[in-house]
Amino acid sequence: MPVQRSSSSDGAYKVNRKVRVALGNSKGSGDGVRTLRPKSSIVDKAHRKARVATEESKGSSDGVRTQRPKSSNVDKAHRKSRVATEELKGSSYGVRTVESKRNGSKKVSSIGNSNEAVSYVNVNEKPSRDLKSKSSRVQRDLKTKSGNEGFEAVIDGNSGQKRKRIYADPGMVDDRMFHGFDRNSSSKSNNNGVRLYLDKVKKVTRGKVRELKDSSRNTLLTGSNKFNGSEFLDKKIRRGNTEGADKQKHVQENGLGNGTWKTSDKRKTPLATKKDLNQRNYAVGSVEKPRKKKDQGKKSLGADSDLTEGPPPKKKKRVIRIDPHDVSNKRLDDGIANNEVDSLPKVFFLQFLAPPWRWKTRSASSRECFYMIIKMPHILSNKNDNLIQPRQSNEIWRSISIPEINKKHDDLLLFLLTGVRLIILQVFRNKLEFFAAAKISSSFPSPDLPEIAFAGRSNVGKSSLLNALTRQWGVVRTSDKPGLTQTINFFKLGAKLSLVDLPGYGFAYAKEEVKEAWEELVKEYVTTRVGLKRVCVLVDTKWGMKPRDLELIDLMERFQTKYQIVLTKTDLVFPIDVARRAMQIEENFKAKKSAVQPLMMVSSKTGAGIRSLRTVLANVARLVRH
Ligand SMILES: Nc1nc2c(ncn2[C@@H]2O[C@H](COP(=O)(O)OP(=O)(O)OP(=O)(O)O)[C@@H](O)[C@H]2O)c(=O)[nH]1
Ligand SMILES: [Mg+2]
Repeated sequence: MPVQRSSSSDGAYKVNRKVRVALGNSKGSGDGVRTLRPKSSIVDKAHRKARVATEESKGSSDGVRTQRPKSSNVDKAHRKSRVATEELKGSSYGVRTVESKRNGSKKVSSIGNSNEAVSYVNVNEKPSRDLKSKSSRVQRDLKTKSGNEGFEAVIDGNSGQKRKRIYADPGMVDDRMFHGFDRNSSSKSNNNGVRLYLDKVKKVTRGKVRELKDSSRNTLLTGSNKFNGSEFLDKKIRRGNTEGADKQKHVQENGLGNGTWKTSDKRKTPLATKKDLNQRNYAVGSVEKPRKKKDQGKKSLGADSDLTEGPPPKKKKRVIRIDPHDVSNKRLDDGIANNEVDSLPKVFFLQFLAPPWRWKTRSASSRECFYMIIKMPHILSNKNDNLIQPRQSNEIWRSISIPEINKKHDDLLLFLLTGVRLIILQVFRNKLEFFAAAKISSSFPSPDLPEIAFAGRSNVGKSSLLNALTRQWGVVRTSDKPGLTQTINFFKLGAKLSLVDLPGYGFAYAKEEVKEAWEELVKEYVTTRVGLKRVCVLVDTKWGMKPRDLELIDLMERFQTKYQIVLTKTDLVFPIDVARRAMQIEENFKAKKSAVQPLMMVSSKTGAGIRSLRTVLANVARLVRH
């Protein structure tokens, strides 16, 4: 009696095929099913493994004895299945294919209950048209399993008649299979192949299963109809040992012969409903080629829009790009973005003006690390601290080995430096206050605070730079008319630092003798002032260094006053020209002892380079000992 496949489903059909193979039924036997190996796929591999597992479980006494193919070569498998089919047309039942190379032929054995007929078929021969067509039909049948329709016309490979195939819900089958099947159970004997199969099927269908409504899933899984995976396994293995009528009976009892699970009406109902078909379509469709957006939109307007709506659209990640140049002049945040907090050490932070019990431990920011790093003796010995930029601090931090940092004395150092760092960062947040102006050296205020002076030609942008650094526009007067600043003006930044705005030299709208007096005053200041820590020599990027600039620099070299060259108004020049100018000046000042590297490039108008300059100057303040 040929076994019907009319109601076979995706999952159920796969299982049927597998079970049929396990039973060793042959087409010609009248009670079995032709076993053809489908195209190589995950499921097919799993089938093979399942067969091997089954064979191992019952020994090689009778029933199925399918040798595992040496490779997953598809052609090989096809040839084998064709040979087996041809040979077994006239045999009773049971298939045993054994690969053996003898003059390019394969040994195919069909086994009955006890008799064994062996014949050799030349596999190099092209298969007959009939066989080819049958094979392709079966393959086509397999291919159509992922179609969206709930049913389709199928030409039966055996009878050649048209039949209607209804696909069962693959999710349902999988759910049944997985429920109660303990994947981690210790009873590994004989289960490996099947477990692998289940795993693989589950992998494929996991997405689909999830999408099924809970209600329908519960219907499938609850009550006495609940499928027990281990039970399935036991039956499958036992079936291998069952013979003849027992086998057939077993198949019929379990509903495997007609491609369905033996279930109660209650369980069949959800499969038959329209809703379930929709569900199934959705589930099957979800693993197929994704529909076009347009189609999805159309579908969502339909009756079953609740089932077709996909996952919520992914939010676009906002990418914040940090400009390499400082354009954050108006930003109060002094720290740079800290994306790698985890890689940074936890540091005890001393919070000023807070009682000790409020002092906290937290991860240091990269900027904080920067200050810790540049203070470490072993770093300072190798590098000029001004060469380390805060943005480099993370890299440097990572290059230092952790034990190195975790040394007790280093911890203490970090602790102390962190406190110092807080003072530094707050320096440029302090209110800029004018406190003294001097036309002659005797009028200079007492050098209580460390000083940073800004020198340069008239109209180069000294006063503007002071405003930009402190973000306090208007405190220092500026003008587009050269010669506005005519006295040495002293400004306090809190009680920590003093910034000094010097009168310009060179061309200015002033009398020659007045200009000479300014120049003399400036020279006196840079050579004699106690507490002067650095002189920023401002140079217009467009015009470059002038003889008077060099004159002042020579003087400072002689008196060993530390100075740093700052290119201003970089926004007015093409970047390439800024770079060229910077290189040119740096080359000339390499050999100078009092010159502090690197050369800074700023624009008070756009804020470019202001932050870097702030850091450098804050560092100057940190080095000061009171
Ligand atoms: N485009 C541009 N203009 C700037 C920049 N810095 C200053 N200026 C302009 O240059 C002119 C002179 O600026 P000041 O800051 O007064 O120059 P100074 O060096 O103090 O000049 P004196 O006090 O006369 O010595 C002003 O008009 C500023 O607006 C800058 O970075 N870019
Ligand atoms: Mg000025």
